[in-house]
Amino acid sequence: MAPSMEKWVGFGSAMAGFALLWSKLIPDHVQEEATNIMSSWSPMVAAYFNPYEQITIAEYSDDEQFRRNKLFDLVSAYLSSRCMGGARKLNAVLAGDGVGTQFGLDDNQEVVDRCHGTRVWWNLCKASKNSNSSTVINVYPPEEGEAETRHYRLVFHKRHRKLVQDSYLPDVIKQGSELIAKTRRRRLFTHHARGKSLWTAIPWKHPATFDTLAMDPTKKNEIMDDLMAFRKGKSYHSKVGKAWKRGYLLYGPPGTGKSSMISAMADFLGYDVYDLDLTTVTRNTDLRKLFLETTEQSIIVIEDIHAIEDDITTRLKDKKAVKGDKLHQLPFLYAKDKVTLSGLLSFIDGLWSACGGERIIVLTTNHLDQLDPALIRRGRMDKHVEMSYCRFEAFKVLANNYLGITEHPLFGAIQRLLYETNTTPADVAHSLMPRGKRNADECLTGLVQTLKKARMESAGTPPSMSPVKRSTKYNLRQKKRARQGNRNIICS
Ligand SMILES: Nc1ncnc2c1ncn2[C@@H]1O[C@H](COP(=O)(O)OP(=O)(O)OP(=O)(O)O)[C@@H](O)[C@H]1O
Ligand SMILES: [Mg+2]
Repeated sequence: MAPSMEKWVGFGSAMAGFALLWSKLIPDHVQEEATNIMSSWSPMVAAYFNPYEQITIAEYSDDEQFRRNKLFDLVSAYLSSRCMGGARKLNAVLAGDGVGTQFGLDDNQEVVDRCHGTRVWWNLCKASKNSNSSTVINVYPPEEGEAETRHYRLVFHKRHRKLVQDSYLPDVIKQGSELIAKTRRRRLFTHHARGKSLWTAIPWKHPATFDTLAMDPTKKNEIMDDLMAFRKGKSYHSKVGKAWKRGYLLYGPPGTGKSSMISAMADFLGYDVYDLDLTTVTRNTDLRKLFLETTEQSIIVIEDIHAIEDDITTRLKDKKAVKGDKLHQLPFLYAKDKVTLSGLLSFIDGLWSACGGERIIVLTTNHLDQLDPALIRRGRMDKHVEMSYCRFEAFKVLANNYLGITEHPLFGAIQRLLYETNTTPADVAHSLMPRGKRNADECLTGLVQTLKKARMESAGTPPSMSPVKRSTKYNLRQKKRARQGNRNIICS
């Protein structure tokens, strides 16, 4: 022990002597030059001797869109299931299923994982937006006012780099995706003008599913098969060179279940829903950003598309009243002279390729006959689904949903009356609600009375008329009312 101590003491005094001579004998400019050279070499020297490498996974992308990095979420899911045992500080949120607890790493915590027998280290780092730390590469916060950003740092021995890249990380991604899919809670996105993120999400809680949706069972099965084929169609779409998207047009009178159908579709596919209200989009670039910010596995909904087209036409007429310097404040629809809904849809078409895949766009309307044929052409709106008045098959679903019955002596009378009237599922559902202490008999008797009344009122409409013709007649009635000045009916 003693000889080695002496050796170090000797080395220390030799270094001190060298430093003294250096400062006395070597001119300042040479000293400065030497310091510069040494500091530029030091990272290289350190890297040469440092046996570890690292990969940084930032929470938000560094492009101008500030998009959330999906890999960050996959890693979070993976770590929450695999490596929480080694962490001393955790955070907890309600799990995606709304029942369990999901744990995650707290800031600046480190855990160890095993990769084919070797060790790797995960660290959740928090850094200031303006930090000069070399580990933070162009990461900016998603929301204004948020000063700090987070990233995962994966550290491993440099001889395992290939293993980490080719085997470990793909495995993390796979397991993370499976976990997210298992615990995923669907979300409803609505857009807003403030902040860098254009969409706000809330948990999606609509109770309508294909089981509760009252419609012709053959039609329902056809839609479910179509959706299933779409979901499995990744390789097919890339083979034929088509963007992986599908357009649905849902049309029919109010209260026939168009919005309920969207909810059923989202439930069936497990997709998020983006509710796009075009009347509040103020600029062309905003619309583009809105589309780019939608995620895969989502349904983008534009409800009451006829009202929007009507709105465009109306506002276009008002455009003449607008003076030059105010033009930029107007909705994007004014930004071009030739504004049509089909133009808008062409614009959206062009964006699909930039958006990646697995998105469904759904348009709904009460007035199919008012829509521009270009808007609803096949290829753009691939599937047209008519949501029609309530017939007996649909009624049976509602009776089961609301009263829990599959047969009743009044079913025969109701079946006849439903074919003789144009009653919407919403009206039937309303009659079947067991308000107060009403039992099934009373609800069905009430429905029979309502249907008889409706039959008397619609005596002018031939009962044999097909649902489509009835719908057209309904549309014509609505148009007439609109011409008389009651625009609210169309724009509702
Ligand atoms: N086909 C249906 N199956 C089950 N319930 C339905 C159906 N249609 C309507 N309903 C009931 O009526 C309510 C209104 O339906 P929904 O909002 O889906 O109609 P809509 O066609 O979207 O109407 P609008 O054109 O006015 O938007 C629903 O909450 C649901 O209770
Ligand atoms: Mg609706």
